[in-house]
Formats: sequence, structure tokens, C-alpha cells
Amino acid sequence: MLFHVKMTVNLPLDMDPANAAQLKADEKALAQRLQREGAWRHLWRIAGHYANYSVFDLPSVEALHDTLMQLPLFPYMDIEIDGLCRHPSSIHSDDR
Ligand SMILES: O=C(O)C[C@H]1C=CC(=O)O1
Repeated sequence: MLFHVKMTVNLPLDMDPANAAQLKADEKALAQRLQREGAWRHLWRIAGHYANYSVFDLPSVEALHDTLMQLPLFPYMDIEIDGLCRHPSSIHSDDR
């Protein structure tokens, strides 16, 4: 199943910079592992915002929920999710 996910990060302004840097490094490591595994298909910065548009490929809504909850920055994110399905006018036969 494909999911379009918008993540907006809101780190507290008074967060210890070393703590913030560690969270971002841990987040990057997990994000890159999930991309290599094929679960995190797309990761795009939204220009001008500390936010991203992502596409996840996971077997269920529960798997998406569990994956998002593992993200180190999850406690500081606002997350919006839309489920995706094939558009009848799409010229692509697979889900890419
Ligand atoms: O920077 C972000 O958009 C938040 C998050 C998503 C991947 C990552 O490395 O950090």
C-alpha cells in the first residue's frame, strides 16, 4: 500500500542543540535505512519549511503507524496522511 505523508517538524526553540543534533542524526540514519529497504519510497523537502512530503510503501495502515512512531523526531512532528491508489488515467501499470 502506498501512503502520501506530510511531516512537519516543530522542535522546541529551547531544546538543547546537542539533543536536537542527535535526534536529527538518528532520524537520518533510520530514514536512510527505510529508503534502502524500499519502505520509504520518496522523501522531498518542502521548500522553505522544516517539513517533507514522503511516499511510504508498507503492507498496512498499522505498519505505517508503527513505522512513523519509531521515528526519533515523531514526538515533534505534525503528520498528515493520505492513502494512494492507482488513478484510472495513469499510464503506469505498476505502482511507481
Ligand atoms: O527533515 C525532515 O523532514 C524530518 C525527517 C524526515 C527524514 C529525516 O531525516 O528527517
